[in-house]
Amino acid sequence: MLDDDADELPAATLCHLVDGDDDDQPSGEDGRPAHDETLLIRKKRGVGSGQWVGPGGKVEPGETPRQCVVREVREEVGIDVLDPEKAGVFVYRSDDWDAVVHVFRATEYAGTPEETEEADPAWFPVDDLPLSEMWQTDREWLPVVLDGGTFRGRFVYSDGEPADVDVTFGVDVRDN
Ligand SMILES: COc1nc(N)nc2c1ncn2[C@H]1C[C@H](O)[C@@H](COP(=O)(O)OP(=O)(O)OP(=O)(O)O)O1
Repeated sequence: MLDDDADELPAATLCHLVDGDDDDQPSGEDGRPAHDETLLIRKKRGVGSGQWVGPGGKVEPGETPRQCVVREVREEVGIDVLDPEKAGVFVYRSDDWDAVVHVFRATEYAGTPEETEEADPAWFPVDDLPLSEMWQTDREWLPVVLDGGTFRGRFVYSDGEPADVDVTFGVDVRDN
């Protein structure tokens, strides 16, 4: 499923945080969403800027994807993700950048998401995502990840549009 040279590609991460405190309070009154919402960012710069995406970024030398996703979420929205769990991995190929992207799901965090110079965060109901303002291929796998599933994929983009999409669900993605 992943390309033969996936291990040689630059690595990046995404975090999909799911929260819901089940106390029937409207979203925001206690600083936490009411039921099954996920944190997205309106990205201000970098790959995918202007779109709604999960927080994340490029893995730095000497860093594991899990260490990267914790650092990137802290840098982008000022919270500490406590339980990132690998939920997927995909190869992204485009006209100007190729990468292997490690996707994490998390449910525990400390702090309150805040706007930074990199990102503007907002909570969305998991069944009402802003899909028209997200990467087109997110609609293939994000609902599955938010529901606790796993996937492996290969997404080739040309001129900003998906040109070749291949996804497998229910795979073992445990590693780093
Ligand atoms: C289909 O392809 C993609 N889909 C989604 N949902 N996200 C993607 C895709 N390809 C790349 N990404 C994500 C993965 C990373 O979170 C970012 C790329 O990293 P970024 O440019 O944000 O890197 P930083 O280290 O944060 O930024 P600087 O380079 O500005 O330091 O895109």
